Amino acid sequence: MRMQLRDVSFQYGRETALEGIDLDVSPGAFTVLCGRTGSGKSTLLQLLSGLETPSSGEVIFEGGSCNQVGIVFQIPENQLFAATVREELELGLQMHKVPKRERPSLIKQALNQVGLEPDEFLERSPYLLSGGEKRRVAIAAALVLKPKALVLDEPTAGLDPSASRDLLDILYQLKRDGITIVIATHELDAFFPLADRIVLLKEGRIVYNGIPSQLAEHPFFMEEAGLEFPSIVRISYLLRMRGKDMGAPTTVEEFLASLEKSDESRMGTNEQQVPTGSLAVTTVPATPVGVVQNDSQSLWNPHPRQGKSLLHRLDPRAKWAAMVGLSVACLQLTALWGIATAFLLAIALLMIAQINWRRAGTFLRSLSVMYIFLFLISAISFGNPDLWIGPVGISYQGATNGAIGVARFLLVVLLGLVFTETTSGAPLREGFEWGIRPLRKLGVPTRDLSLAVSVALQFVPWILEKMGQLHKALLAKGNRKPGSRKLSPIYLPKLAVPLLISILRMGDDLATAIDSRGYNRTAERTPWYQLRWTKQDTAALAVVSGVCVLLLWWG
Ligand SMILES: Nc1ncnc2c1ncn2[C@@H]1O[C@H](COP(=O)(O)OP(=O)(O)OP(=O)(O)O)[C@@H](O)[C@H]1O
Repeated sequence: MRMQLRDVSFQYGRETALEGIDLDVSPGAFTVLCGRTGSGKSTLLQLLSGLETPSSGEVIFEGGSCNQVGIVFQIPENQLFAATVREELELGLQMHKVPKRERPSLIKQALNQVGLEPDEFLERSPYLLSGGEKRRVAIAAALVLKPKALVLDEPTAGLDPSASRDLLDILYQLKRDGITIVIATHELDAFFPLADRIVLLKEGRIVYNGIPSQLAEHPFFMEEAGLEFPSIVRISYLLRMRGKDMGAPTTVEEFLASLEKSDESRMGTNEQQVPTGSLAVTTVPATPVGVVQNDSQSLWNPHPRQGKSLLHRLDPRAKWAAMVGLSVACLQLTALWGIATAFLLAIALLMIAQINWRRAGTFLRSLSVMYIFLFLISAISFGNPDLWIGPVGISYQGATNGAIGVARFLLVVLLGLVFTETTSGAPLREGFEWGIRPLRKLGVPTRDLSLAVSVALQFVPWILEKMGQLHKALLAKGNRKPGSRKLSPIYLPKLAVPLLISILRMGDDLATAIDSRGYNRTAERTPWYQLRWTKQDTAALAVVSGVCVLLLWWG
């Protein structure tokens, strides 16, 4: 299947992730997308699989549709949903309404393609497999739907060399089976010999798009993209500088052949000096692991308040006070106009904080059960109902109170979102600890409390992100229209188990990290973040206080 991107740009809210991308992925080709972190690789893969649609430009699927593009995400845990490998692979088939009788053979075939013995793996839990095996199950879950193209995000990240090599073999075999493959990776070294085409991205733009041998001849494109040269390229270039013309080999075999050829033809020629240019610099050994560089910024940054919006820059104490004040005011609202004003205010805050609407929407949707519960608890009345719906009595006054309760709850949630999205961990904890410090005299463990609150609040954006990733992974298994985010409600419960596992794992990692740092509840500590109150904070708090008074007075 041929996939084309024509002058494609993509934005997350105001942030441009890709700009002016023209790319032609030929049928059966093995394309490697490479670039530094944040260069836009994952976004490009999501456009190729129809999980996102471009902000401008177009994505064309020739000889198929986005439903025939399988996607394998970066973290295997974010795309495993079922209790057994068999159920995991069956989920996609079920979502595509493949008849039950055809499923077992398709599942076995897909497992064989990734080198997993069906009899051994079918009934095992995907969560209890090794990293390499999980990765293979994720690939098998995409292959079971017989895709024409497969896009994979960092498929070898975190694997040991042997698991990584096995995975490369599987991918190469898939290419030989005629599947179009696009891989996003930082590991150019591993994929260089396999690639038919290499695309280098830098800050959302393509800086190179061509065959590997051309890139080997002009390796400075990699430098331009901020990437390390693959070892083959680096060694052959340095040898060339020393008078051994190696050509531009892209595999070890080509390299050895060039070496032998150059040894024969070089007899009698003088060696040249090694240049002092950038490639020579690559021969300097990297900083040994474990040595901390003398980078004062990374060790000590007393006022890291250069956030992207005004709200990011405010002192956390001002934000805590503002959030508490506004939340109390919102919880007192009863008048329609007061509630409407508070919503306008919350929207303005979301805009100032530059929070992505989609992100805010996902978060609000995740609490739907709470809104319904809150509403029903007020609306249902068995004493003196105005209306009976079957056996359930509804009171009009109760329903109005319920709607007001839901609106107040929504407002508080929005304020919390603005607060956590604009305040990172250390400022948040320092601000809170400062506020509750007087309670220390009463024996309250303020330090533990502030750490607990800061961790709990930071879980909110993290959980949002996880939910977004899981939602996309589940969407990718089903029939999808480009950019559509609609997932049948019957599949939504599938998100619960992987989400819970991720949360437990995160909690466990956090506890280990706290332990390993020798957290001592009684010892005084040196704060990394220094609180500093400025005129801006006073002004912001004055405005918020005014708004709170107005809301309390008239709302
Ligand atoms: N959900 C999102 N909301 C807002 N910005 C995002 C989101 N996802 C990515 N971005 C931004 O878009 C840009 C491109 O991100 P992308 O994940 O595509 O890069 P990448 O090259 O795949 O990075 P990595 O190698 O770290 O996965 C980055 O600046 C990133 O911060």
